[in-house]
Amino acid sequence: MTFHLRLADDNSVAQPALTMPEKDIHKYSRGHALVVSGPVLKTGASRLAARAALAVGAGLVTLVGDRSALQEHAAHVTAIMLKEFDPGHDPLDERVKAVAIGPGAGVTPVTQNNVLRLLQSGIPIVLDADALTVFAENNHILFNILKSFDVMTPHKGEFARLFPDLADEEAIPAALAAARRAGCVVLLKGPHTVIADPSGKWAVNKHASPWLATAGSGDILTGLICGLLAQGVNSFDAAAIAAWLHGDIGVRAGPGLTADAMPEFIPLVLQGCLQED
Ligand SMILES: NC(=O)C1=CN([C@@H]2O[C@H](COP(=O)(O)OP(=O)(O)OC[C@H]3O[C@@H](n4cnc5c(N)ncnc54)[C@H](O)[C@@H]3O)[C@@H](O)[C@H]2O)[C@@H](O)CC1
Ligand SMILES: Nc1ncnc2c1ncn2[C@@H]1O[C@H](COP(=O)(O)OP(=O)(O)O)[C@@H](O)[C@H]1O
Repeated sequence: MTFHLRLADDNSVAQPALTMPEKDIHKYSRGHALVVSGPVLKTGASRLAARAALAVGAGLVTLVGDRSALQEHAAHVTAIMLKEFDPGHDPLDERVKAVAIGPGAGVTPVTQNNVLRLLQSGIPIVLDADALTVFAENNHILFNILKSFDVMTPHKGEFARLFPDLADEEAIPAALAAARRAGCVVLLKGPHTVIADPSGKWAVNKHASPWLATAGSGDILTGLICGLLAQGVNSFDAAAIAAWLHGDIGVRAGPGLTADAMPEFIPLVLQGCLQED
């Protein structure tokens, strides 16, 4: 199964093309995605991300966290795997192809340490929410360690914390300057979502709906990006394709959409992208 990013002449993201999986595909060849859980009573956001990563096609998804957080997840998830993540127990192995961290993580030293440790792995990491906010006072530490294949997904508030001098710029130049400075792919969320990379490449996703403005919606986007990265899609394309797929959920679902319901729309969204042989 491959995803192809399609851009219109004005760099807006068009409906991506999806091909059928090869006949001999197996779950490990579809990629293993890992999502770092928040602590107990803050596990919902990471669970949303994990559900989206699995639905978009990662072969396996594991939520990693401490024991009490995993017990909470165990009451909710079935296909998603659970694994303890503690300082003496590295959750990464050669089969993990992408990691997401930040949703519900907490603005704490634990989150900061986890981010720095994961960024040393050489595996593409999606950083969202608290994984960004936690570096508001020392953004240089983050920028020094990010790689060009990592992806950050700030909303406007998170963007202003990391790039205060760019916060009042137009979204496209702001995202481009941020990507250059941070050295990674930056996806700046909003009614129009801008994707930029350190080389100056950019795209804008306008295929969306205000019904997406609901708690946990960004966590779903994080999971979509992570799930695409796990399948081997390059980071810029994964961010841009995920923005379109996420937008399509909003367009299809309309009123009453909640983040809990979003993963259930993903099969329909993918079906719409599928190219018949
Ligand atoms: N179901 C869940 O468990 C959910 C957990 N969430 C988690 O809650 C924590 C806090 O995230 P939040 O995003 O709510 O808050 P933030 O900690 O990012 O701060 C929100 C503040 O930023 C300002 N802001 C400026 N522009 C904004 C924009 N475009 N969108 C949102 N806020 C903007 C707001 O006015 C507000 O004062 C994160 O860990 C997040 O992952 C949320 O994702 C919501 C759902
Ligand atoms: N008015 C809007 N029109 C289109 N998309 C929107 C609108 N408001 C929010 N979104 C999308 O919804 C998502 C919200 O993400 P975020 O702010 O991180 O929410 P949360 O932290 O609750 O998960 C982003 O992908 C954003 O682009």
